[in-house]
Amino acid sequence: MSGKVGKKSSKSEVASLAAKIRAKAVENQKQAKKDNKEETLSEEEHVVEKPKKKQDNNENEDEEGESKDVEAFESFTQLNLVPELVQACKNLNYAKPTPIQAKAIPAALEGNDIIGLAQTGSGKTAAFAIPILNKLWEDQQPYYACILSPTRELAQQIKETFDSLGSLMGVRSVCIVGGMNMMDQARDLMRKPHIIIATPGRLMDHLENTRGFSLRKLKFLVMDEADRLLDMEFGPVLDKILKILPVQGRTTYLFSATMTSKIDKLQRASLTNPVKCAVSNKYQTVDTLVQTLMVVPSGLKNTFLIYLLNEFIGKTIIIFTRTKANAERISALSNLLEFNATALHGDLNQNQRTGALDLFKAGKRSILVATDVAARGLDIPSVDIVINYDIPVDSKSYIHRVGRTARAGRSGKSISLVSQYDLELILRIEEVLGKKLPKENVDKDIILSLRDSVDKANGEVVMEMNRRNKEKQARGKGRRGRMMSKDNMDREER
Ligand SMILES: Nc1ncnc2c1ncn2[C@@H]1O[C@H](COP(=O)(O)OP(=O)(O)OP(=O)(O)O)[C@@H](O)[C@H]1O
Repeated sequence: MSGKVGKKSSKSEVASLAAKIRAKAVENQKQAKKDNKEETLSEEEHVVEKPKKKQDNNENEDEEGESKDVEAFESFTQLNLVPELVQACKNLNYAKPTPIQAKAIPAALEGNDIIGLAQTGSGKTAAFAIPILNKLWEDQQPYYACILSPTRELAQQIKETFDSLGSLMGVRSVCIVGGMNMMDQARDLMRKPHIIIATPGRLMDHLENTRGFSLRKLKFLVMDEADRLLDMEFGPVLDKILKILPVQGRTTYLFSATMTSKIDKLQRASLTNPVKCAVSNKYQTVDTLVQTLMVVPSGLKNTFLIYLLNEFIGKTIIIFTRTKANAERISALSNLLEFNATALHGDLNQNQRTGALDLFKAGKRSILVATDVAARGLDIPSVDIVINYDIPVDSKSYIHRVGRTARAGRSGKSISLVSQYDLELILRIEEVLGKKLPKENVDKDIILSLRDSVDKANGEVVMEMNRRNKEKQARGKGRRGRMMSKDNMDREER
């Protein structure tokens, strides 16, 4: 149908939709002021109950090494850290340790292996970085610690945390991830950094192929987002790495907001009498996050989404999709309707991925449309709202996605679009959360009035994407085989 619409006329219709949406935004704001009383009521409805503590069959086995009640520390000075680290925490405006830091750092300084479990945005990175840097100060050695991350962007972010915390200690770190030049990385490794932050596939590649590089003397191994790294998808490459690493003399930390308690999985990481430092249960979101859902006929998902973007003009938003194609399409649709979006997914090359994230972080794009490649770990304090355009198949993924907002004590909101096909998935998510998600109030008349224009714009976007894909396929024939190299050992998303 959209093929019959002349390009010129449909473009002007789209432009008029953008104008209509802006006008509606102003109208909505006026209406919101008028409805102040009603809003207060509906906010009350949204107040999230504290989740019930989930029963976990394997919990007893973990409890053996559970750390005692968390001691209250009023400053980092009380943790007996080297002054350079205390000063670095001050420089970062960390006034006092967060609960996971207060629990994990003392246990780590005693030399224990650690299993750290705390909600998204609760400072887990510093909880493992601080004890490593503190020990490194006494015992400076190359290839001292290796931190594994499931995604490239998270690896880069962890490196930045190590660099800031170690800024007064002359710490040298390197980020070894797929999609970047192997030779450059080999050269960086030859400079004998203290800390290596890596995605598993690329690390394995260097362990096998870079002469002079070995982790035989490694003192610390950290698996950030450990449950993800211990998943099937990373299994083979992770097992290969673990076989090469020393067990004697190595301390191991596993951290996540959704830690597995399956003992066989944890055993693969060769932990020795680990202390479990848990400040949340297995599937806990933060209290400052308001979570809602919208029941949406699947054919109207785009229209509901555009309605929401209109409602939240001026806010910083991450939209999660299940597929790379959807991320690309939603980003293009949003831009066509003059919302300011960029896409992040695994079909982009690394420069494009870094570019997209940088634009979003710098506030030059207010909407990031991403697959689960952005679900875990990314710390972008400005994010106000997370929208699940597609409901994640995995409940853990839900916890991580919505955890991209409401970080470090800030407030945030998440909205999940639930179609008739997603009912089972959302019930499962509600079950692990231990609560029902309240429904978002919507103005159905506005949504229906937007429908035709949004569908038309979407038709244009789909046509354009099909055209580009055909071009790409024609260009890429023969090249594909070469592209399927070891880079793809880092399977970052479904
Ligand atoms: N002691 C502290 N005081 C104040 N802010 C802190 C402190 N420690 C860490 N932060 C900040 O809190 C934010 C979240 O930290 P971090 O990214 O380590 O969370 P996380 O628990 O690893 O989250 P996720 O599970 O999503 O990966 C960061 O911006 C970090 O700088």
